Amino acid sequence: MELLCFKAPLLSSGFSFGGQPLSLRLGISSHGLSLPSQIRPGSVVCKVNGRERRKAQRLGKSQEAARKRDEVGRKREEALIRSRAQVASASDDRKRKNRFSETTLVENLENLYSADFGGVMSVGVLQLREEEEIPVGSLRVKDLSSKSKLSTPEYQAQNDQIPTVSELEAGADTSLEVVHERFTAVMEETLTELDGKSDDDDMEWVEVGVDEDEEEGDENVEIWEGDLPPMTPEEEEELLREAEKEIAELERAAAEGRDSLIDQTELGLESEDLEPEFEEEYEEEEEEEEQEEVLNRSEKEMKLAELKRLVQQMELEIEADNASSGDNPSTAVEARGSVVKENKKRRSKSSDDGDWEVLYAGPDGKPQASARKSKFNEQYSVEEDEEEVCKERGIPAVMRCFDRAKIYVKAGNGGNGVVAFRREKFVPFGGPSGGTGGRGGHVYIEADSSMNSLLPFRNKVHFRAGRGAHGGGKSKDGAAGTDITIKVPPGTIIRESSPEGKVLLELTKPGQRQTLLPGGAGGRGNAAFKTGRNNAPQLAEFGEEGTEMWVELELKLVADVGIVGVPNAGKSTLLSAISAAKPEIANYPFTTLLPNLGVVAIDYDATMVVADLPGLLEGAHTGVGLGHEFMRHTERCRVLVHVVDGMSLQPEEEYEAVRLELQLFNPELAVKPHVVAFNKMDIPEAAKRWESFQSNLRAKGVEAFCMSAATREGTEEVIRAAHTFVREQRLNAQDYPEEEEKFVEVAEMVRKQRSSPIEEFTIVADKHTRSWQVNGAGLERFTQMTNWEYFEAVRRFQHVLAASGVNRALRDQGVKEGDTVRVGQLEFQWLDSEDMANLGEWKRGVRGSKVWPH
Ligand SMILES: Nc1nc2c(ncn2[C@@H]2O[C@H](COP(=O)(O)OP(=O)(O)OP(=O)(O)O)[C@@H](O)[C@H]2O)c(=O)[nH]1
Ligand SMILES: [Mg+2]
Repeated sequence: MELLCFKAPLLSSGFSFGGQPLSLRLGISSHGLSLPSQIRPGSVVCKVNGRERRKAQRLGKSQEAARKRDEVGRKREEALIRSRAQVASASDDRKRKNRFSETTLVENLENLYSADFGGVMSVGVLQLREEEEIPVGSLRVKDLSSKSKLSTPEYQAQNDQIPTVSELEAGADTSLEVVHERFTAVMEETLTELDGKSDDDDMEWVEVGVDEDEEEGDENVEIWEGDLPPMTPEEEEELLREAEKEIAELERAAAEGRDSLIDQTELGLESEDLEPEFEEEYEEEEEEEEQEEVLNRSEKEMKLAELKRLVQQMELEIEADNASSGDNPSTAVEARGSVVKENKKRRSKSSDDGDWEVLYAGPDGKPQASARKSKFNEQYSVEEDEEEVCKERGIPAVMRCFDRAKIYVKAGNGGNGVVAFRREKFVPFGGPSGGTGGRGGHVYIEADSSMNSLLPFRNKVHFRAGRGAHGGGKSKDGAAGTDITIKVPPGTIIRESSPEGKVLLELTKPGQRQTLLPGGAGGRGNAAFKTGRNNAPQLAEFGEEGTEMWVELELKLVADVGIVGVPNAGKSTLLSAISAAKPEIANYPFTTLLPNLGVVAIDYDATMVVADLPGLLEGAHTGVGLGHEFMRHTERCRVLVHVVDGMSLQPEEEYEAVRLELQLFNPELAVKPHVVAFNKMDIPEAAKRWESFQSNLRAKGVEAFCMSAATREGTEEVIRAAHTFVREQRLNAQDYPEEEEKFVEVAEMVRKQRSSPIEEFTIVADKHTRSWQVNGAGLERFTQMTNWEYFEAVRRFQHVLAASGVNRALRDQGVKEGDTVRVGQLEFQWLDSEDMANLGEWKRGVRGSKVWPH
């Protein structure tokens, strides 16, 4: 049997930073390598002063407050620095925070080091060496507090004492016990050397990379009780949101050129006094604290000075920009107003440095692009191209965002299974009793009739279902994670956020509810692995990771009738006359920016939904007025009511222009049945034009109606005519049942993927780098769920690779000793050795922890 040896697999998990310790799993040790029993391989370890730590713990609240304050300062600083450095976008930054790669590891750990949580003396990382010959015993400790030590010859020499595989193979003592002994000695020596304080009774090593919310269970269950647990996804999200708010606030403040952005108290310049009740208790330690404070303060003062300098610079820039423009910054909305009110020509002006672009009316008096661009905006805006285009056309933000949104969804991770054994008086050999983890929360999506826009998604973008609880001892299974339901207005289409933009779901009926993403399955505990041959299994699985994805939402209103027409024609007035809806009505164009819906009751049982849309102008397809993007909402309407403004000088031309715009937007719209309603008949001037309008349209074969939306005269006829069409259309629709739903059910897809067999895999070889990628949904899932902490799990993994034919396939394709093999996110090294036996058995050591055999 072949042996795949681990080559420093970087299993990243929820890397969070913010004054909080991190949860980091750098990987697992090579087979057989064990560590000092209280520290797990791949953990981030901190050497802390025990007394300090305990004090910090007791200080509780005040320390937390101080941390938060520090965080605010840090976030501000980050926001500024990020802006200055023109980091591509906020989302990039988020990514950087959430994930980490090998390259950012050291940076992140430095952050960890600089974070102040109760007297950290030094931070060490147990890291697997990355050289090719990695295998056994090549752990090293990195002291980030004094990097220089890493380069000292003594340190190097110490490191080199750790044997490598080549050495082992070259005939050195290959007994793993010896290796382990040597390694432990080196480790201890290094640690002692690094800290020089390990003899101090107060010093203790703690692991800060820990599994969250482990439940306390059986004595034998290996459970980490972390003092400083990592942040939960919710907390992390909260933090991110706060950070985003901060950034927005900063930007706004900067845009307004507000005086000073720096609130000294917020930056934590005031020293945090101990709470009175603790004062006496810590009198003796006050001196130490003072020293620390002096250090902190000088550091913070430097930060503050830097921040002030940056802000001043920004303010100067803004002033310079304002001066060079000589104009108030025009917003998109203002520009729109100006277009409509008077197509007044304004100077087109650009500043000396070309950063300004103030364009208004074009030569023909038609509005052109109107956008304000400045150095400042360019730096801070994270807008996408498309949005930029809309902006240039002068479409208000509320219109851009009401029918489109992009959100992030993540199903909950499954809880981990645990290893536990029943221990009861008079029950010897109680057997395995490790429970299974709970499933992760599902993500549902539901059409909520009380919503009519996607605007809420401007405030909340991330949706994460809760993770399942871990299993417990005594065969207790973990609770399922909390499900979440995302509410969207009826008529929402959910698309994959990709260039193809596959439609995943479509919610048309109110109350319709679909599973968007199913939660990850819980990992099995050791009770589930009990077999006749192995009745005391010591392995458990990790919970399955919940799927995550970005999806785009698009709202297409579901209405039977759409009211179209030029601005100010009386569309909203008509809707208010025929239904209980109360749209805004005013005597200026573009009163309506968002479609309004109203329900019209014709008879007891005959109702229809009518949508009043924003006004449409000639040239809308080129972006005139509000453009014609909103016409998308008419695509689902069965019938259109075209309101013609009776007060227009040339109603026929106006009618034709709107028809043309409809046709240009979508030819299908032009062939939809439509009712023409000549409005404002109560005004004599309009009434005079009616006759000629009617005859002109008759000549074209269109029968027009006349009405006065204000007095409601004639509106009923119009609505009845529209209803007749709607009824016909509904009947027709029944004759031809709607096309089969073509959309892809994500949930089904995910479930299918999850149940795909392990034997289905493909191998991609890169002969240059001698690496092999094994792809296969089943295999990747299995790899992800394997808990490498347990030796039996590792062995099971090996068996599965052999049984599923992966090993054979790799060998057939010519894999060689030392090649890199990747399965999912894990990286292994291929060893031809068939020596599984010498890995021995895990034995129970002191205090129930597992150590390598002695
Ligand atoms: N006299 C009279 N005035 C009307 C009639 N219908 C609408 N108006 C007036 O025309 C103006 C515009 O009406 P709205 O209903 O806001 O027009 P709209 O088509 O919705 O306009 P936008 O939403 O801007 O596209 C308002 O001042 C109304 O009072 C009518 O039948 N007679
Ligand atoms: Mg209106």
